[in-house]
Amino acid sequence: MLARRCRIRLRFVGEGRVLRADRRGEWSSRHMEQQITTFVETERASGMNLKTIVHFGAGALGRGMVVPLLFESGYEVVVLDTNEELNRELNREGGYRLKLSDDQSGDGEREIRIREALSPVADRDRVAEYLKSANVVTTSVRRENLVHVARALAETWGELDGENRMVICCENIENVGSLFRSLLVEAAASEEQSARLRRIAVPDTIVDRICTANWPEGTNVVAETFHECSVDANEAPQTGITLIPSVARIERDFARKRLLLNTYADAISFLAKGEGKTYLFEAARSDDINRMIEPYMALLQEMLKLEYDCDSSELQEWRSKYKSRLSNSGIPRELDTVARNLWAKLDLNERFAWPLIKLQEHGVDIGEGAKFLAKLVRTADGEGQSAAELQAKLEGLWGTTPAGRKLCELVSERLGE
Ligand SMILES: NC(=O)C1=CN([C@@H]2O[C@H](COP(=O)(O)OP(=O)(O)OC[C@H]3O[C@@H](n4cnc5c(N)ncnc54)[C@H](O)[C@@H]3O)[C@@H](O)[C@H]2O)C=CC1
Ligand SMILES: O=P(O)(O)OC[C@H]1O[C@](O)(CO)[C@@H](O)[C@@H]1O
Repeated sequence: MLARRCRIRLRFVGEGRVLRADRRGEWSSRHMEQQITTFVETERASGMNLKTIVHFGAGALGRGMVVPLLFESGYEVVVLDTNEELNRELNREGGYRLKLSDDQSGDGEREIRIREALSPVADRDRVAEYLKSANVVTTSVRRENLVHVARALAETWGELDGENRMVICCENIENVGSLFRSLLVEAAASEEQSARLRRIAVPDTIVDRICTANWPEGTNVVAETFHECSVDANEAPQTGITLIPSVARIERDFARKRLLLNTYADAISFLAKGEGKTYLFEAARSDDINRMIEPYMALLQEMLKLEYDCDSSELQEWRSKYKSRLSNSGIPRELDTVARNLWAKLDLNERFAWPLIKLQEHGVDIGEGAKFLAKLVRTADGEGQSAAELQAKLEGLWGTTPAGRKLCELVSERLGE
C-alpha cells in the first residue's frame, strides 16, 4: 500500500511541475489540481507522516496563498508570526477558513489546517526545534521584516548542513533570492556558519494572488481562485511542493507580472486613495483612473516587448485578466494595503521608474510616462509639499545615475502642473 502511495505521489509531483498559469492566467489543469487535493486528503486521513514546512508570516498572503498551497500539496505547516494574539486564535481553531470569492464550486470556502502557530520571538526554543527538522522554509513577511527572518534562520540553520535546504521567499520583491541570501550571510556569526548558509538554495520567486485579511476581526481570509506562485528553476530545479513549481523563464514572467499587475495596481491605488476611495476594486473599476494611466501602461507594454520579446496579444490578454481580477468586488481589499511604501517603490530599480529608464536606453520618448509619475507623486505625497520639495526628494532618489537624473528632470518639469 505504501509503495503504491509513493508511486502515486511521484506521479503527481512530476506532473505538478507543468502546473502553471497560462496566458490568460487560468490553471493549465484545474482538474489535476482537484486530483492532487483529493489525493492529499486521502493521504492525510490515512495518518501518514506528512513532512513539515515552516512558514514565516501569517498575514494576508501567508494565510491567503502560501499556507493553503503548502497544505494542499500535502505538507504540515508550522506558522510563525510575531503577532501572538493571532497565533493564539490560529491555535485555538487549529487553522482558519479561506474564502475564494470567485470559486463557483460549493460555497467557495476551504478549511486550512495548520500544525501549530508560534512566535519566532516568544517561542524561540520550540521554533528552533521545528527549524532544525525542516528542509524548506517559506516567508511572506514584507521586505522590511526579512532581516529578522534571516537572523532567526541563521541561528539554527547556520549550525546545520545547508545541502538540501531551501528558503522560498514569497514576497513581492525582484531578485528576492539574492537579497535574502545576502541577509543570511550578514547574519552569520562565523565563517563556518557563513559557508553553511551559502549552500542553502534561495530561488527568486513570483507570487500573485489578491488576498485580504480582516484581522483583528478574525483569522479568516478572502482571496481569489487565481494564483501564480513559482520559483526559479536555475536555483531550485524542483521544489518538491506540487503546487509551487519551478519555472525556467522567471525573469521574463516576473517582469510581466511586475509591470502589468503590481505597477498598475499600486499606481491606481495611490490615485484612488487621493480621490477618497476605499477599496482596490473601486480603483480598478474607475474609468477616469484607467484613462489617466493608459499612456503610462502603453509604455510599460512597449518596454516588455523591447526587453523581453513579449508579443502584443499576450500582453493584452494579461492586462485584461489583471484588470478583471483587480475589479473583483468580492475581495474587500482596502487601498491602504496596496498603496504603501511609495518612496521605496519609486526607487530607480523598482516598479515605477525602472521601466522608464529601460525605455530611455532604447531611445523611446518617455514624456507621457514622466507626466504620469509627476501626477502620481503629487497625488500620493503632494499634500502640504511644494513642487520644489518633491523635486528635492526625487533628486535624492534618482540623482545617482545619468539616466536617473534625466528622468528626474522630465518628471520635475511636470510637478507644477
Ligand atoms: N496581500 C496580498 O494580496 C499580496 C501580498 N504580497 C506580498 O506578500 C508579502 C506579505 O504581504 P501581506 O501578507 O500583504 O502583509 P501582511 O502585513 O498582511 O502580513 C505580514 C505578516 O508578517 C508578520 N511578520 C512580520 N515580521 C515577522 C517576523 N519577523 N516573523 C514572522 N512574522 C512576521 C506580521 O505580523 C504579519 O502578520 C509582501 O512581500 C507582499 O509584497 C504579494 C502579492 C499579493
Ligand atoms: O505592496 P507590496 O508589498 O508590493 O504588495 C502588495 C501587492 O499586492 C498587489 O496588490 C497584488 O495583489 C500588488 O499590486 C501590490 O504591490
